[in-house]
Amino acid sequence: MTATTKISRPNDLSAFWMPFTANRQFKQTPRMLVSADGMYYKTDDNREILDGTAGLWCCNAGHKRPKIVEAVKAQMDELDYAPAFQMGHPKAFELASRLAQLMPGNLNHVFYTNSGSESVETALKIALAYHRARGDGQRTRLIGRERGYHGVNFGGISVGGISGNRKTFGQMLGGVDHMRHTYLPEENGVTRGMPEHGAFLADDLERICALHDPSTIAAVIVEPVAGSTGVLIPPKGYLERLREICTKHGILLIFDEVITGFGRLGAPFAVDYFGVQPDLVTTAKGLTNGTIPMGAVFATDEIHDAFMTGPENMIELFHGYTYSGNPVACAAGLATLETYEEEGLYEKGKELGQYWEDAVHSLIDLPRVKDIRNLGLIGAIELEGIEGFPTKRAFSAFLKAFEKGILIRTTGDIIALSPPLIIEKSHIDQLFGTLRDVLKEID
Ligand SMILES: Cc1ncc(COP(=O)(O)O)c(CNc2cccc(C(=O)O)c2)c1O
Repeated sequence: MTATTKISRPNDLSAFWMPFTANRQFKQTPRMLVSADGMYYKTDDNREILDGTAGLWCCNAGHKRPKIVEAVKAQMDELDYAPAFQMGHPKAFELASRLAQLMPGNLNHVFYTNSGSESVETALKIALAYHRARGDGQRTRLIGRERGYHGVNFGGISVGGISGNRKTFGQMLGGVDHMRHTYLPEENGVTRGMPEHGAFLADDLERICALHDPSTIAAVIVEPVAGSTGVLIPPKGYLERLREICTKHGILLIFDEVITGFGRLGAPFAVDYFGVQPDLVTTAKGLTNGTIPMGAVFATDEIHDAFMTGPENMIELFHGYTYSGNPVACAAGLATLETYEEEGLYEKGKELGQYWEDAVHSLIDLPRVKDIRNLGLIGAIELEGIEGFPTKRAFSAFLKAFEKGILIRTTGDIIALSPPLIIEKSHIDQLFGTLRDVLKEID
């Protein structure tokens, strides 16, 4: 393909209804990625694009990683599909054991799903069923947080707190309340790492308990670091306070680690990074390095064992998916964990964290940069919006960035960055050097 080749297929593009996309804008000027290797994508007109977002926060080991490629190919040749209902295959158990060993504390049981959204639904259902199994079936209320993102299924958008993801779909799950989000720009603006102020916001949970009585509340779900809403970093002491209140009232604490899981913060999980032990953890994305759709919910011994009662021929939990524990996904997961471990990728967020932080905050002098936030290998640059045209400025930055050879994410008027953990200082320089040019050029 020559450098000038461009494939535009107005007819070919019509059938695919693209997710979370301005379809008409895309199909007028398609942005096609046709290959990837390491830190870079390649476009259909032969341009290299630096991946500043690890795909969608998921390709933590970068692209075309040999161990993963080989494992998937070999698995397809051996056992492509096997049911996990009443049947098993070895890799599903091997991966679950590896995951349980990796996760701190007593989160020793893994329920497979196919996405983060399904992991969230699974965790919410397990939470409700757990209380019922213990004779506490009146605990049906679920607590989320403003600006929370927990996927797009009805449970996830009900506990989620992003109005754009909710307003279109009518009635949500009943019995859901929300705590306030943790963003306090006046106190914490342009913070490096974790904000000093805001732990008190966890006391919203006490107020919700006072309103409904703790005996009606099943679980609280939070992203340890809120990603999709534009990167909100938990204030110091906030997660610890949530844990205390949940423990006090017998409420399950769910960490939604679909983004923070598998090295994003410079530790295998946010559980390690913050040293706070939840009762359930949802994961996906980095679990298979974004290659094969897969999610996993971690549950404590106590939760798991609460179901293991009654006649042994009876199904203990009436929940699961056709592809739960899919053999090819398990093979990808095992190879992914090996890659993370062999290359020390869990620690990269710590090793490069300061260099990354300095690079993110180097943009603070630019016009229209309103706030900057970072933790581990996550960064967010919040822009002043254009009056009457929310998201427009960030979207134009996204388009200009793609033109200049870098891939960024935007949500609202916030630029979110979450590169593969294989990133090196030279890539960080390229990413932020280009982003500086972009922000200077856009209106
Ligand atoms: C915390 C969290 N929980 C659940 C999901 C849903 O996962 P699935 O998409 O696999 O169903 C997510 C996904 N998060 C996500 C997905 C796609 C884009 C972006 C973005 O911030 O641009 C974020 C997430 O970040």
